[in-house]
This record gives sequence, structure tokens and C-alpha cells, in this order.
Amino acid sequence: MSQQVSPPPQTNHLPTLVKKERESWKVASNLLVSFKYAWAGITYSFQTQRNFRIHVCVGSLAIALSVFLHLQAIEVAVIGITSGLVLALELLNTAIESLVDLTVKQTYHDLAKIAKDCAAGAVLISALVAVLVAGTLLLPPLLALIMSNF
Ligand SMILES: Nc1ncnc2c1ncn2[C@@H]1O[C@H](COP(=O)(O)OP(=O)(O)OP(=O)(O)O)[C@@H](O)[C@H]1O
Repeated sequence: MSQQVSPPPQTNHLPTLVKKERESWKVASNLLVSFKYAWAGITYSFQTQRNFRIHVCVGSLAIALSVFLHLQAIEVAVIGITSGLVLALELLNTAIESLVDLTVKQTYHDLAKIAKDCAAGAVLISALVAVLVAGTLLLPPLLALIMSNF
């Protein structure tokens, strides 16, 4: 018995298909509007997620301290990258939590637990690495400065 198989989509129809799949409640009309939505996500996380606020404060402090201690540009960049990664993963964590809550609502589900725990684990690993990197780069000059004042 022959089986009906639909033909693969024509290459020249791809833009139409992509456009169809991108239909959502609202799509950003230009780059400025995209930035506005991205900023809305950042402010939402800042206002609702205590951990995000802590990471913003600690990251800003580490970068300010690295500039104050006259670290090399590459060292300031490394501290900036690791701090930024923590913030980016914290935003993804918030997005995953929201999606999970949207899907399972107030019910317990093992897969919801795995998704949330793994997302939180990703933030934790990045935060530990950021602390390790900042500590390695900042502590020696900081201790030298403290010792020189005694
Ligand atoms: N629907 C669910 N089903 C199963 N376990 C859940 C569910 N919702 C939350 N949990 C468990 O509770 C934990 C905390 O979930 P919650 O949504 O409160 O995240 P949170 O405390 O805001 O996390 P974070 O501190 O990373 O922002 C999750 O890591 C997960 O182990």
C-alpha cells in the first residue's frame, strides 16, 4: 500500500513559511521597538527577581572595583563578560520559570521541577565562576592596596 507523503516545502516559499510561523500576538515593528521590549524584560526581572538585583549590584561593584584598582583592560573585560553572563542566564531563568508556570499553572510536575532546577543550576554555576574569576583578579591588588596603607 502506497503512503501519502507531503512534498518538502519549496525553497522559494521559505520566507512565507517563516513569516507565518512568526505570527504572534504582537511583533516588534522595528529595531527601536525590539529594544523597548528587551528593556521591559530586564526591568521586569529587576523589579521581581531578588537574585537578579543582587547580581546587578555585585557585578557593578566588581567592575567598578576593577577600574578603581587599575586592572588591565583584558582583566576588566573578563570580569565584565563573566558578570554579564550571570545576568543573561538569570534573565533566561526568569523566562523559563514563566514558561513553566504558564504551561503547568499551579500543578506539580516532575518535568517542571527539572526545567526550573536546571535553569537555576545554570545561574548558580555562572555565578560561582564569576566569583572565582573576580576573586582571582581583584583580591591580589586589593590586598596590596590595603597592606600599603598599614
Ligand atoms: N510546577 C512545579 N512542579 C514541580 N516543582 C516545582 C514547580 N514549581 C516550582 N517547583 C520547584 O520549586 C523551586 C522554586 O520554584 P520557583 O518558581 O519559586 O522559582 P524561584 O524560587 O523563583 O527560583 P529562582 O530563585 O531561581 O528565581 C523550583 O526550582 C522547583 O524545584
